[in-house]
Amino acid sequence: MKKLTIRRPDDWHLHLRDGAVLKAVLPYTAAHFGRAIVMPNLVPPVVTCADAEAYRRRIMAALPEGLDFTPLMTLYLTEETDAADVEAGFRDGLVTAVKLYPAGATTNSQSGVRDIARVYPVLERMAEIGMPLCVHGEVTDPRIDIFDREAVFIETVLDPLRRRIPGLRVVMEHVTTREGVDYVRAQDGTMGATITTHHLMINRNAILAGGIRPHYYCLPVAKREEHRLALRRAATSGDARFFLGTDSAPHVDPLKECACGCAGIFSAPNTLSCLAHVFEEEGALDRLEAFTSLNGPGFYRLPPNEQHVTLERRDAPVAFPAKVETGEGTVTVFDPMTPIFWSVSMP
Ligand SMILES: NC(=O)N[C@@H](CC(=O)O)C(=O)O
Ligand SMILES: [Zn+2]
Ligand SMILES: [Zn+2]
Repeated sequence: MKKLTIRRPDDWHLHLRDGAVLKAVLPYTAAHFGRAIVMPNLVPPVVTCADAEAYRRRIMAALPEGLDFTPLMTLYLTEETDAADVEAGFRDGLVTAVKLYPAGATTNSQSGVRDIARVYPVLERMAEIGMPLCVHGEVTDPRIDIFDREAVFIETVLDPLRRRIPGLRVVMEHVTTREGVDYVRAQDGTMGATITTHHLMINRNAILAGGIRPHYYCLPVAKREEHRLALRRAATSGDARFFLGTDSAPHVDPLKECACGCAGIFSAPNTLSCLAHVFEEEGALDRLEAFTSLNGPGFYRLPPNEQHVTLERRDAPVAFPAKVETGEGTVTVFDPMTPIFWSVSMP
């Protein structure tokens, strides 16, 4: 039996939703993770500091007694975002980052940015104060093939943005391609990238081969195997620019299992166990802690968590719930399609 104790991880990209779903999913993240960057794509989105403060309170109210968890709040960037509000929220510690969604790119992104030039003043202010920008890196042009949208975004939006505001600290969220990994590697320490657990485990066959499986559909959509392997090399490399963002994104089953299903994979309950499995497969268990618990705080200029978690390799596969009941319907948990032997506990 193998046993591994690491600093308690953080999740640098997480959807907690609101109301009954928030209450149902939050305990899974808070059981393992010390902090999480909480995505602002509610309906309506979390745009102002007042919105973020109200959402933070709802998260803390939903947190079960005895669990120690800090939500790191983000603001949803719109073309009307007020730079002074953003700066005030960052300076008093209420908000940690701003999130850029190209309008229409993903779940609840209708109020996102259409013309990036219109948000340059806010981004310039963020560069001045050292506030990170989290980016959903896909173009939305219907002429661009969905599997190419990340690579085209890098070329046509991200790289010009980096050149225009080189001091801006940018996180390319849920990177899914070799091009994305290579781009981040070619940048300096002002650039980071989150990688999800599921993109390390599945390629696009999971969604489409042998039947259409909506619970493997997320955005950016999983790509070819060569890209999954590039992500694995990046995550297990120890390179400080790559860190865990699970992008755990619950949608109730009727919204996934239908003619036009929502994008998002709910992985919070088994994500750490799955990651230990991936790092074991790669012979890189000694680098798991960097990916889950050290590189992210390094980028966000926060201390690593003081607590630790223990991962233990069991002789028999560990059981996870297949579905979580939320009161608004069930949410299906990510199925890694392979037995997972790693259990998680807090010493
Ligand atoms: N990743 C997803 O497929 N979905 C996310 C949005 C996002 O992170 O793009 C969601 O909010 O459901
Ligand atoms: Zn996204
Ligand atoms: Zn997301």
